[in-house]
Amino acid sequence: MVNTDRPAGEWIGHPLGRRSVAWTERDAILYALAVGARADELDLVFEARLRPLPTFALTLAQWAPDALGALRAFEPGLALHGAQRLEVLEPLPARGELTMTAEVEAVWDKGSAAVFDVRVESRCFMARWSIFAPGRGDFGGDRGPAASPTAAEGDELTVALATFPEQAALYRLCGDRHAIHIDPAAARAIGQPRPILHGLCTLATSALGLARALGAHPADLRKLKGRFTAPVLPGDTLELRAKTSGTAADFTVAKEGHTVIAAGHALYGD
Ligand SMILES: C/C=C/C(=O)SCCNC(=O)CCNC(=O)[C@H](O)C(C)(C)COP(=O)(O)OP(=O)(O)OC[C@H]1O[C@@H](n2cnc3c(N)ncnc32)[C@H](O)[C@@H]1OP(=O)(O)O
Repeated sequence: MVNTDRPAGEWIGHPLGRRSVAWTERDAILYALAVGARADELDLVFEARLRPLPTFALTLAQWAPDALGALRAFEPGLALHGAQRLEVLEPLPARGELTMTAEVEAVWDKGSAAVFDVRVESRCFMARWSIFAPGRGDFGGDRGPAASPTAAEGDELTVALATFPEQAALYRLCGDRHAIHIDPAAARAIGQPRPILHGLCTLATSALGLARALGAHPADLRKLKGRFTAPVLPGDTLELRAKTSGTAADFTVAKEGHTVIAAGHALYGD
């Protein structure tokens, strides 16, 4: 049951604590395979050369939005991942341990829903989850900034992105075990025909495909953001359209002509 004694707006500024999470090469390689790395991308899948994908950090930080759900700020079984931002400060080592702190940065009142922004900080990255929580709006709060425009006209790059049927079953082993990604009954409860792909898996698959198309190293990702506008099912074929400038790109991702990621942006450096 949701913590109805506490209106959604009262979670603003709520500290979610500090946590240290450790990982090994095996975790980083499993993650890379789950987001579509190929066996010949040795920097991503071979421990002797390993450069963890920066988006792997988001699995290390998944405890933070989960902690807010565990506090019943919203109903975890109904909430959807609405949007994500990642800023890389330092590369992740192939194995290590990272201490992170997290708080509820903002809560937006969307009427029928609330959007909870959870911010996670560490020496290697800053990340922000926006969790769309149906039934938690109408608390008299601010609606928040309007959605940023999607990629400008004049697409320069189109990339086909293949997802695969077992992808959500594999990705969940990397740290996000919400039932909607594996249990048909849980997926039906949110109106989906079968378990859906994790938004972060779709976003990371997009960042990997985009890096390949730009000729950038995927481990050189510096910034990434995107807004999840419709669910993706494992096995869907997606199309990424980007307007690029050097190693920066504004992008959208679509499934059969319907946008599934809007307002995407990625920047790769070295
Ligand atoms: C634990 C889960 C983990 C996961 O990985 S879940 C899988 C990944 N996520 C998804 O598949 C979600 C896909 N997105 C959707 O299905 C829909 O998209 C939503 C259900 C999230 C929202 O759709 P709708 O209910 O039709 O809302 P609206 O009428 O489009 O917008 C109502 C207000 O909510 C804001 N909003 C809509 N989508 C998002 C979003 N994705 N992130 C943040 N805010 C959002 C809008 O802007 C607007 O507010 P304004 O009127 O003030 O503009």
